[in-house]
Parts: sequence; C-alpha cells; structure tokens
Amino acid sequence: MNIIVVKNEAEVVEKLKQEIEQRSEEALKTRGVFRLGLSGGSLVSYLSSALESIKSSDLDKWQFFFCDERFVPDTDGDSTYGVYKTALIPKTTLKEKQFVWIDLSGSVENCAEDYEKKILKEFSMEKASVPRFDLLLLGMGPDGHTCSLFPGHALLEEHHKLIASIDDSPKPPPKRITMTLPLINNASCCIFAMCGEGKADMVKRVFVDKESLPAGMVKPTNGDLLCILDEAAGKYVK
Ligand SMILES: O=C(O)[C@H](O)[C@@H](O)[C@H](O)[C@H](O)COP(=O)(O)O
Repeated sequence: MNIIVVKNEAEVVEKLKQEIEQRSEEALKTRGVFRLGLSGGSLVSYLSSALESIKSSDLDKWQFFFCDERFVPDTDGDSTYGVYKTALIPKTTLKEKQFVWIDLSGSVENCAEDYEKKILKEFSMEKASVPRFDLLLLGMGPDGHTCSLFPGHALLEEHHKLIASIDDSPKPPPKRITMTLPLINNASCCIFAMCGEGKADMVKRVFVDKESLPAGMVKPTNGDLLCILDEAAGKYVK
C-alpha cells in the first residue's frame, strides 16, 4: 500500500492524472487496450478533471467499466454512468461506446450475471477465469465501504462471482451491482482517491489501523495499491 498525501484536491487530481497516464502507456504498449474500472461518488469529479487535460491520441483505446453501478436508468440522477455521461464525456474525445454499461432489462440478479458475461467477453475469456483490469478507481464511504461492498455484508464472502448484485444497499439506491473482491484483487492496480476532513477518521481506521472493513480488503494479489489523499483526508497518516 502506497499512501500519497498531497496538499489539496487539485493536487489529488494531478497525481491521479499522472498515475492514469503512466498505467495507460504500459497497458497500451503491451496489450493495445487500457481497461479501467470506475466508481461513483466524488471520484467522478476528480476523474473528469484529470481526464480533461489528458491530450493522448490513444484515448480511443481506453475501455471503461463500472466497479459498481446503481440499478437505475442512466437518465436517473443516481446513475453513475449517467453522471460520467454528463461530467466526463463532453469534456474529452471519449465516446459512449467506450463505456461497457449494464443491462437493466431483467432483474438486478440478471443484470449482474449479464455484466459478468460482458466483462469476460471483452477480455475474451472463458467463465471461471478472472480478468485482470489495468486500473480500478475506487472511493470509500464513511462506513468503510468501497464499490458496493458494505461492512458485514455477505458479499464480502463471495469467492466465485466476479460481479454480484445487492438489493439492500445501506447507501441509496438499494439495488446495485458490484465487482467482488476476487475480481478487484486481481487488478494490476487499485487507486483510492479521497479528499476532505470527512474521510480522515475512516482513512485512519482502514489504512493506518488496518481495521477489517471492505475498503481494507482491497489488496491486489499481484498488483499495486495506491491511496491518494489531500491533507485533510490524510491528517492522521504519518
Ligand atoms: O456508487 C457508489 O456509491 C460508489 O461507487 C461508492 O463506493 C463510492 O465510491 C463511495 O460511496 C464514496 O463516495 P464519495 O466519494 O462520494 O464519498
């Protein structure tokens, strides 16, 4: 775990941009495609600002997936994809077709199964194999949740599904799909980006005191783990 504390949100965005650019170059060099997973919440604005200033001609070789998504239409204010469609895509040369989104036509369980199939297809992999994302961008909630993996929830014990559904999320809306720990921890790199005093206590509990909370269970088996914080969020980090 590499905890990076910088001065303020602008520097968090700049550091995030540098990491994303570096990882994209590596991925494009070796695989010709850069696959990253997105989270909702405040990360949307950090990433939108970071990508706005990336002028790479290879942005069209980037593929975006969702670390978790709310089971609502993309026109709904709660839709993470919906927010990226308005906050990110218009600011960049990115196209909607670069975003691998969910299918809402069935139940939330069907949606999770379908999204797992979509991911395996994009990675041209068979069932039972675990895709390796180049980068997962994560946030952490005030209870230590990340993606839609909440403290004490049975999904933390999920060892087979790569994408699981939840219909009792403590954070509204209740129905969501989420990457599970086996998929998250197979990534080449996971980055938490967080700002503000409101995060400081949980940052200390999870990343300093190592309490067993969902965000603390993000431990890439053979990958990097970074936590980029502003001074307020990192005030208890030595
Ligand atoms: O869709 C979601 O709700 C997120 O993926 C969730 O896991 C988020 O990352 C945290 O709740 C942190 O959100 P904030 O950064 O807004 O505090």
